[in-house]
Amino acid sequence: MKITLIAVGKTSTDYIERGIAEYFKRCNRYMPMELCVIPDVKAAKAFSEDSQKQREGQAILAALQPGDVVVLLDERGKEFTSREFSGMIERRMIQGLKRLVFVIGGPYGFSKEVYSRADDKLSLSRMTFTHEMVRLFFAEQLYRAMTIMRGEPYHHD
Ligand SMILES: C[S@@+](CC[C@H](N)C(=O)[O-])C[C@H]1O[C@@H](n2cnc3c(N)ncnc32)[C@H](O)[C@@H]1O
Repeated sequence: MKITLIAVGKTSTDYIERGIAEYFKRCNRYMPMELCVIPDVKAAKAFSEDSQKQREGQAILAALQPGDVVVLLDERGKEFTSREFSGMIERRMIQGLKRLVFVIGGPYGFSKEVYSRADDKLSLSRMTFTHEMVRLFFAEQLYRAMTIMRGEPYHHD
């Protein structure tokens, strides 16, 4: 199984960029990983929030393949412990899924078409983080999930 993370907009903060690269490198030792960045909407100020979400949504949907299981990162989604999250990934692997896709939205979240395509919604907290922060937190949680699956001494509870 491959894990793909789709994220809207570039990361402009150096320490976040380096953090994501580090955790993706670590995760790649366990499972093939892919980061797919959807470019920001050009001249975004010229568009309404809804129109921006629509444009970003079209690009997200175009990056998906038939058969992908799609999980949106969303503060209104389900909350998991790190062990539960690890179990969720492991179950998908055992099912023989080809691609498990997580998606981080843009500044205004997701269009309704993206919500309709999604199989699940995952919350890291009920608080709202920047899309950049979410990438880093989530990359660390993926690494943690993989070490839990392997019984390695990274996670303690
Ligand atoms: C600045 S937030 C957008 C918030 C927007 N109000 C909304 O309704 O989604 C940008 C993206 O970061 C992700 N995000 C922010 N906080 C999150 C959280 N607590 N859990 C999961 N994802 C989160 C979501 O993918 C969101 O679309």
